[in-house]
Amino acid sequence: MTTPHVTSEVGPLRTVLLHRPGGELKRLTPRNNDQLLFDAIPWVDRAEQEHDAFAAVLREQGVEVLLLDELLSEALRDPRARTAALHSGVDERRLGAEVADTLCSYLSSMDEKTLTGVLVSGMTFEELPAAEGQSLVRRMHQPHDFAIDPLPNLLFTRDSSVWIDDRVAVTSLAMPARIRESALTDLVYAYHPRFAQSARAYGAHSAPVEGGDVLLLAPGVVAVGVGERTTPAGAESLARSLFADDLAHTVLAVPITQTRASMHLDTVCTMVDHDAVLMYPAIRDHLTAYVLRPAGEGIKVSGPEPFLRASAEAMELDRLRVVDTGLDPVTAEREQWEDGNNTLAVSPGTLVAYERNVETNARLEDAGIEVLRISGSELGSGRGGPRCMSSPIVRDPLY
Ligand SMILES: NC(=[NH2+])NCCC[C@H](N)C(=O)O
Repeated sequence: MTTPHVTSEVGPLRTVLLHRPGGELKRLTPRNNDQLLFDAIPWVDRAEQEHDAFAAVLREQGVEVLLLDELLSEALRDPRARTAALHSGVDERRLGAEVADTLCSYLSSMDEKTLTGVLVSGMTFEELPAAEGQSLVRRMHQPHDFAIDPLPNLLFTRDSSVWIDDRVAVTSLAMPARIRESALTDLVYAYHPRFAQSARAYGAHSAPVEGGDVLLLAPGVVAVGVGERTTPAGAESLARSLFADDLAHTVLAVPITQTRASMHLDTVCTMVDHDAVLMYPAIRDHLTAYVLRPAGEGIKVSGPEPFLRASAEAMELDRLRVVDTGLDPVTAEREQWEDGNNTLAVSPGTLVAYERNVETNARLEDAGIEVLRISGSELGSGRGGPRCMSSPIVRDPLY
């Protein structure tokens, strides 16, 4: 077991956090999928198989795969974690005092594994334990309304925590459907014995920052997408805290279009080698970056400058190679939507990608990159690829 440490996007991956999807995906219906940020209703068994295959590819590469629900169950052995879990899961504003009380004592009686299942998959009103007396809340809610919301996007472990150097930042997620994911991830890092020694980055800030927007371009150089999820205030407070902890010397705040297709920076740009990115051609020449550097107690902001130039300069490279997918605009748009750009490097020049993005993968191979293909027909229905579905905990340093 190695100590958590991540200073790049591509250093040999040793330990990664995934979440094997399950019951929470079974909660998705055509009525709630938009709100729960899924574009289709996944075939759950197949999604699980696809996810197992993803984990198997990583293990074959020598990567230790940690599963969030297992860590959470183990963390819940600590009574403080249990209390915090109940606090985050039971919302008295929604349930009223009486149902909230009943639910709390019901959850308190559960073993760790069952409790984890409920925290992740949620609970409907009809699944609540029976109670004496009359409750208006129970009578007026529909049986399938959620008393505890399910967390189908927990699958995308990238977004709720980011290791930067030897510290973990538990992020502040922007969308209501995902806010509670941070609370669960926080329990793991606060109470699981494996992480007892870990220090935090970013602290208890509340301005939204999502891990899909954070790219560790090189040791000390962090790019942060600012768009639908991470806000300017989020990028600024992350930069401030990284500078204060001496975790970065440059932060690039990168404006991205506020659309579903480009919800995070990693939907349009990921690193594939220590000096190379895979980028969506439509934005390649337009992407810009504000350059943030520490200045005394404050921050100096310059730019915006072209993203590629600003990145190369901060990374001390002559230039950043771009894998030019060279696709016609329609194919590029289709493959970008299907997470063609959302690759996970397992070492410099070797990555995991969805097999369906045939053209992008072929171009990567032309550029000398090894592509380990996985199937993602069901996993992709939540709009996330291999990078979104993984949170690296240990990567070997690059140099
Ligand atoms: N890092 C990422 N690109 N994550 C993708 C998250 C997808 C998820 N359904 C959401 O909308 O939040």
